[in-house]
Amino acid sequence: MEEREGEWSEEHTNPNDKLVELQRSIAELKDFVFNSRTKYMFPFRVGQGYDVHQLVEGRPFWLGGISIPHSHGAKGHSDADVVCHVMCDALLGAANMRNIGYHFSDKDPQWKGVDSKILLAKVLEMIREKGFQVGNVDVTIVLQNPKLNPHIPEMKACLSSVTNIPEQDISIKATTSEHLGFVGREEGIAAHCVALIYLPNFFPINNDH
Ligand SMILES: Nc1ccn([C@@H]2O[C@H](COP(=O)(O)O)[C@@H](O)[C@H]2O)c(=O)n1
Ligand SMILES: C[C@@]1(CO)OP(=O)(O)OP(=O)(O)OC[C@H]1O
Repeated sequence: MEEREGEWSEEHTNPNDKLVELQRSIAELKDFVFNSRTKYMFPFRVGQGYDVHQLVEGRPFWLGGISIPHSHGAKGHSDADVVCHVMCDALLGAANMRNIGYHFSDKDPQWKGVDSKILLAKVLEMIREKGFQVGNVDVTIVLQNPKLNPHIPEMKACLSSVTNIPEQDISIKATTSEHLGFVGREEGIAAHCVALIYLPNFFPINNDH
């Protein structure tokens, strides 16, 4: 058929039709993204943990998986290692899997005096079973005394071997509370942790920690 100026032959697409087709594709794409978002978890997830333990004279002071030489130690149903506890809570929180006390009750005699590294290893097993891998964790310990900086490399090495998270992805820091509050009066210790976990199957990378 002869094509005249201003008209469209059957082999050509009218630009308006093309626009309608593109708009339909964009709407379908938006629907797909929205449905995926509600069907699947967002592949990067953050969690936060906070814990406090009383300090009492004569108890071993377990912190970050190691024993700290000190006159006082943290009191608890377990060995009261706040660093392990906040890491558990941050990782469980990121995976939306409740918290340490939900999985390991302080009323359960099987956890009496337990080494908290065992609880941490179990938490890692639980989140890895759900397909998550750990990006990084960042812990802040709030303690008036003793100074912890000299012990931090050993804590990191210990926690890395317990969790199989590379040391470069485990950050541990300490601060005092400038003699204020229960920490300042040396009655207790507090710790905070944030953790980032992710679903590796979403990404074409090979990273198995
Ligand atoms: N238990 C602690 C507390 C603090 N540190 C280190 O000392 C620095 C100063 O503490 P501030 O509370 O005055 O900020 C702090 O940044 C830590 O490096 C420590 O090692 N152990
Ligand atoms: C670790 C657990 C369990 O032994 O006991 P605690 O050592 O008392 O620690 P806490 O952070 O108070 O609570 C978590 C408990 O599940």
